[in-house]
Amino acid sequence: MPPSLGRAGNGGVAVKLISSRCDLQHVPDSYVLPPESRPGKEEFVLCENIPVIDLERDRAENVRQVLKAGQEFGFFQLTNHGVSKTLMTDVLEVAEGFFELPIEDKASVYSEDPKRSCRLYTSIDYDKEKVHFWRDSLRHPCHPVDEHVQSWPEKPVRYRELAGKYSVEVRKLSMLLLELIGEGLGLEPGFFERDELNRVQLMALNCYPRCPNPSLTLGLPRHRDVNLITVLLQGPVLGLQVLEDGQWLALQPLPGAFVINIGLALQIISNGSLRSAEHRVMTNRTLARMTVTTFIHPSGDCMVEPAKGITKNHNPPLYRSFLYKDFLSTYIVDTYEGEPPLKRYTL
Ligand SMILES: O=C(O)CCC(=O)C(=O)O
Ligand SMILES: [Fe+2]
Repeated sequence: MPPSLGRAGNGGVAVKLISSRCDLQHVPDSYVLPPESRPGKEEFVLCENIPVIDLERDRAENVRQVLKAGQEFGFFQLTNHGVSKTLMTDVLEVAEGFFELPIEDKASVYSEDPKRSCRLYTSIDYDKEKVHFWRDSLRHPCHPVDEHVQSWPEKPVRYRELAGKYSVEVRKLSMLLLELIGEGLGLEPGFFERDELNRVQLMALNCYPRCPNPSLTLGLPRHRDVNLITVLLQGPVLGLQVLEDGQWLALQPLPGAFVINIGLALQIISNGSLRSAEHRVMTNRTLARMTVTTFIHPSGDCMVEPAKGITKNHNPPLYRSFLYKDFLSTYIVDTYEGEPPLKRYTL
């Protein structure tokens, strides 16, 4: 534990981490959203339309289905994706184990400094935000594993081993999906293999504890992901909702499936052909929810722009070029202010 975190430090972390406050009978005022952004209703309307794609078909069919789902919904579920089911179960279990660790262990990883590469934090920006969100998250880079594994938590004992195996498998899957998308968009082979375009891979364990009144609060507010592509492993508990024609629709947890989500960077590269959809996370009154997300990002110095292969044929670019690190900064500011994050980049 860092010397600065004595007993008082642990106490502070224990008060902030929502996973350490399981005894709450009411939603604290600091988590109650203003009426216009509250979910209001507690029930989930299941989304029947979002496709479930079985990747064990021929390649042409996979290309067609993945592209169509990315264009129409920006979200889809994936089965027979090649990642071992045992590994998926083990990772969710070890994630649960992490949040069940004694507060001293969690406090040693806790940090409010967004520049720290591996950190446990709570909500989004706890000290600056007006209202908090009902989520704790452990986030760290994971590619290449050897470069980052030493910064990951040492507890639970199997954490490093399982997170390492899992990130390698999910990276393979993410790269396959990008390859299928590139093919569907008519980009040159290997377009997404450019190192700077896919260099950063982040993994996050999200814990959304039981909540005494899910109508007042959210696990995560409405947002679009900033990166290229997100692979989400959700346990059996409902919570993720996608905004479709003004209605919040829940993504049904399917055993062994991943939820795949197109990020803004990929919407831009595809010149708006693929869509990054708004989503949010509701809490649950009776069950805690655990998810593991893996995000593929370009490196900060990568120039992001609509792919030339797409814009050349009577399809003028809808967005200007920018450095990915600049986009990351404005995305955070705009999302915080409730401004559309693509506005400044739209031509
Ligand atoms: O945990 C979830 O269900 C979704 C998380 C998410 O949307 C995110 O981390 O961007
Ligand atoms: Fe998201």
